[in-house]
Amino acid sequence: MIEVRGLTKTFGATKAVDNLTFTVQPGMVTGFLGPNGAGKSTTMRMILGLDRPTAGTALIDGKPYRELVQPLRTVGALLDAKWVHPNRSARAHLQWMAASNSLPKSRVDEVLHLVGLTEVAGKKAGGFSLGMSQRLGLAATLLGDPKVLLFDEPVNGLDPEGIVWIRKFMQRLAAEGRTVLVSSHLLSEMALTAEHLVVIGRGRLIADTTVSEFVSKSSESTVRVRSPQLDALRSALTSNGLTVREDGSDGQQALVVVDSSTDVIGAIAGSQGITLHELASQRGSLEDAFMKLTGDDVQYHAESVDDVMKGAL
Ligand SMILES: Nc1ncnc2c1ncn2[C@@H]1O[C@H](COP(=O)(O)OP(=O)(O)OP(=O)(O)O)[C@@H](O)[C@H]1O
Repeated sequence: MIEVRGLTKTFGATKAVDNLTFTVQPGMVTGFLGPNGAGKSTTMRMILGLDRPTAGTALIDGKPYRELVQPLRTVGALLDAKWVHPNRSARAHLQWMAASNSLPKSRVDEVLHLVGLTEVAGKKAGGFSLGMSQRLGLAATLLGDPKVLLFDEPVNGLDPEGIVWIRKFMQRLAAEGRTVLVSSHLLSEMALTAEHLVVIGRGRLIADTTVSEFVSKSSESTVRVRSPQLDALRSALTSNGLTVREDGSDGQQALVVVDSSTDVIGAIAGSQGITLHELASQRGSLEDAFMKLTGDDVQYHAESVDDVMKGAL
């Protein structure tokens, strides 16, 4: 279990992490979600004792990282996969890690097998693809068979096959009863990977909830409706107190009704004898929902991109 209480980190004038409190439970994948610069990496670094908190605490199984007797047997972390010695083989890299942490040498071949790298174990890690490097990084985190695992953006830059592999692997680790915290800036990816979500923006906690609750609460539910009697339909809906928007996004004139249901709209149209050609409920995309929720907390807004572009022209 990971317990974060009132965790705060300032770098000069920047409050990277602002009074964060949350708990990560074992037995499920917890997604640590936030836009770029939200403070995910800084939080993870503090949990791992790599950065000192300005205030607050981060405990792993009840202790701060620095008080763990055998850290690699308690917690494994994958922060940056490309830090291996390029001329060392995958096996030699892991053997060096095992030896320097008093872990049995026999564990090296076990973890290589777990991540599917047995066949390339003798090859130089410097020539590995990003996907293979990520697997080697995973193997290293598993050397001490830790109960707690932290992964910082583990699927960044991977091809779809690599993403699915990592996702399933993390789910398997959680199913074994481990505590798994994985950071990402993509809600769509987390929706497929995690069961629970801790969402942050500008260092502050935005949500601590199940994935399904976050998705259903945050995404707008609307109904799209088309009719050859659009004007009559619009006035029937608005006179029943519904909020209606025009929608011609796919070249067909339609109405979008906010916070209603197909049942209600169908009944209103029916009572007025209005013909419908389409009546469909729709949900906003996950990323739309996420952007809406973290909108005020996104550090780099579109405007700043425009400014950069102006500067470049
Ligand atoms: N060592 C540092 N010195 C100064 N500022 C820092 C340092 N580390 C992080 N920051 C700042 O703290 C804020 C949070 O950064 P952090 O890397 O934790 O965010 P993140 O959510 O992990 O984002 P990303 O996905 O882009 O890495 C940012 O404003 C960043 O510029």
